[in-house]
Amino acid sequence: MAEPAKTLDGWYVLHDFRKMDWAAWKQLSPHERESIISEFSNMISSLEETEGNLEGSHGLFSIVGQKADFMLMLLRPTMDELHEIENIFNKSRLAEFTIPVYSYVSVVELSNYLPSDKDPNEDPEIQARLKPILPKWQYVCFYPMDKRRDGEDNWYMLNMEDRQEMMRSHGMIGRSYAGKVKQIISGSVGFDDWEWGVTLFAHDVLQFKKLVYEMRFDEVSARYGDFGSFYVGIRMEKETIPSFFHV
Ligand code: VOV
Repeated sequence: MAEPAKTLDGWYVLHDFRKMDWAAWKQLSPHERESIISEFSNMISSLEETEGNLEGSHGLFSIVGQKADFMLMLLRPTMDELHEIENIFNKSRLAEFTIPVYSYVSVVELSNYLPSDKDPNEDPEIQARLKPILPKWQYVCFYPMDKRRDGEDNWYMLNMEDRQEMMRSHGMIGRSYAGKVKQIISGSVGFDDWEWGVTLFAHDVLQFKKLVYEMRFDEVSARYGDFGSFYVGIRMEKETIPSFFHV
């Protein structure tokens, strides 16, 4: 048997994608809409408070294209807390005007493919990567992926050294995008339909295409990567919530 990579696991993650039922939303009086938006803004304020205390993080994004209208990305120390917030939102009045279209459950993950002599429990940099406060960058890109298990191309039957070598090359491409793209890799084996969620952040949306395209030629992606649907979105500040929902 090939040796499994050891993983460090951090905060749990929920990506929650919703469409708006704009037709029903338009039926409401401006006063009703205003009060619903204010309930939703208060919910976001409470998430901001948690983030301020470094007890979790979140991001709200409007999604481009027909797959969804907006996405709330939530990170918490336990899956129970994620689920609690999910339920609070589902019972809110805004949720009555949303249609759930996709969700993804995972946990922030770091693996031991690249050598490190640091004690992960003590090292502040590793801790910050396991419990990330989401960057307030303008664009987000999310997609799920697997490592292939198909005949000769089976990632899970490769020995550790070969996998390490490929991950080293992967890391080098990634590092060349420092300052342009930030990644959060979250593991979802046993939690959701794919093996990892990939969440990327950028100031310039085109950098997603450049990075993902470049990685397609790298062996670990070219030979062993299988990908789900891609979602791309634009960051929403609390202040822009009313204009997003304005009809
Ligand atoms: C922004 C750039 C960037 C950077 C710097 C980066 C670096 C690294 C390093 C150093 C490591 C290994 C150690 C660890 O930290 O786990 C990883 C790990 C991983 N990556 Fe990555 N990755 C990036 C970006 C990046 C992208 C764009 C993708 C999607 C691939 C594509 O083709 O679309 C990806 C995937 C992954 C995955 C699925 C894993 C886990 C693999 C496993 O088998 O366990 N990743 N990644």
